[in-house]
Amino acid sequence: MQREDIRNGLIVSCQPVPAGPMDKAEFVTGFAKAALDAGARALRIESVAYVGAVRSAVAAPIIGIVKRDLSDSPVRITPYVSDAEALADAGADVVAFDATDRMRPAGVEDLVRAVKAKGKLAMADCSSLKDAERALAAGADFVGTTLSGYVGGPEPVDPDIDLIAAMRKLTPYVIAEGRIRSPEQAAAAVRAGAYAVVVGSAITRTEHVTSWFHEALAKAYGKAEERAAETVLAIDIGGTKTMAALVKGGAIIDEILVPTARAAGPDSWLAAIADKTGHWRDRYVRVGFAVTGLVQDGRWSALNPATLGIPDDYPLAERATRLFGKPAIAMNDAQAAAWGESKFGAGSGGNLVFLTISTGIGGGIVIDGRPLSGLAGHFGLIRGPSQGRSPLEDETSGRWIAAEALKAGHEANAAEVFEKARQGEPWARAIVSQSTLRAATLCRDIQLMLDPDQIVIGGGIELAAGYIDEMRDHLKDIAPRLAPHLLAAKLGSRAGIIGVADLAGEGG
Ligand SMILES: CC(=O)N[C@H](C=O)[C@@H](O)[C@H](O)[C@H](O)COP(=O)(O)O
Repeated sequence: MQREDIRNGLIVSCQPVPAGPMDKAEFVTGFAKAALDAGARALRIESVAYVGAVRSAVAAPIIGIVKRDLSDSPVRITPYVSDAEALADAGADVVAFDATDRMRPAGVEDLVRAVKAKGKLAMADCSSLKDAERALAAGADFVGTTLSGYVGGPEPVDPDIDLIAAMRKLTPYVIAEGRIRSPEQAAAAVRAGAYAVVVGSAITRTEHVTSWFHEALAKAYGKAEERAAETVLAIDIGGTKTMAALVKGGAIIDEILVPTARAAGPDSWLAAIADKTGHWRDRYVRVGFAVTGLVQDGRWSALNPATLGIPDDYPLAERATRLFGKPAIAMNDAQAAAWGESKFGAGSGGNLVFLTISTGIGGGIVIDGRPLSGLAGHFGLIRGPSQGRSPLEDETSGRWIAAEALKAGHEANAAEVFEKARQGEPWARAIVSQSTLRAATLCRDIQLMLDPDQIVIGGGIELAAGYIDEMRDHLKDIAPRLAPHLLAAKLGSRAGIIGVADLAGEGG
């Protein structure tokens, strides 16, 4: 064969776990054929006997090796010249051997010479760039990263992509090999300059692959069980009231409501909650805060000081951890609610946007099974191009509805305006219709920005009969493929509490 025969190819190493149930010629040949059927270009086979067996079954290029555990040398892969010759005779097209700088029975030059004398190509299994330099000087046709991570020290988990890139500066004939366990890692090896890529364990060592999955499952099930059994103290600090609840497995088992002493500030809010929940102290293991405003890395700031005056960058998670004596996390309430609805409420899988229309407007975004944090979802703050006012916070929310009613000469809160609209009062219908139109327009825009699978509407307003229906009505002329899929929230005012309790359990 020519070197070009394996260019840009996948080489599957068919080396069963020694003495395992798959360590038989028929299985090695079966793996080899299956790999070639699925697009592999070449094979890497261990032992003279298996090279012979596979050679008689397939025509594809074979890289042959012999593995030996020697008492006087750490070199395992094709240590002897006689091994190299026997592999060539059995039908290997390439003979690979250990090319590390360690105590060895045969020199790299001798091995290269023997392989070439048989008219075959020589592959040097290297552990470092220095190994590759020496092997190339000795006439090796290919250098492989095979032994990187196997000449002492703990065995790494990831492939040595840097070594591939470094070797590529010496020669184009770099074979990437060792711990390539996913198609993504194989592609990374290609990007680093690999001439061909060897994958072994991830395809042909059933025991290894099974144990990777088994361990991951055991860990995930263990964690899920642990979390479902844990009780979390979840606290939602809002502009007017604070709710504290004990939450277990997505369900509230106890709750209390206290007014938020707005003027007193966060230290005193926390102290009040700690005081009111003191009798629960032994019942929870973690604490989660869902709060109005902006939370970044556990630090809390006001986005709309009219809702609640929070000092800039207040270290909420840290203070709470100290005060409650349990690990605490903090998140924006609507972002936490988005997670709650996604996992335990209206969500039906896929990406979800949660929009809460209440006194103000907030939101949260769940993408790829994770809630976004920071500024993401603060829809209430969106501005139109030429407006100083927000079309949402200022002209859609409950606060705006009540203000509009007053302008029209009616002193009424949002709930009363809805009731009047339901009774057919034209002034009330006009206000509600404007609010639903703006909310519907926001959902249409969100659809174009994020293309979520569903937009869940929550907050006080959604409780008003017909609000979501009216939003849908405003959207009815949109082509179906552009239209947002609107759903009513299911967890009500507890979505944030349930969401943050679940996230608090993820902490470790
Ligand atoms: C270090 C050593 O002895 N490597 C051996 C070389 O042939 C094999 O045990 C590996 O399976 C082969 O290199 C492929 O690597 P992976 O199985 O990680 O895809």
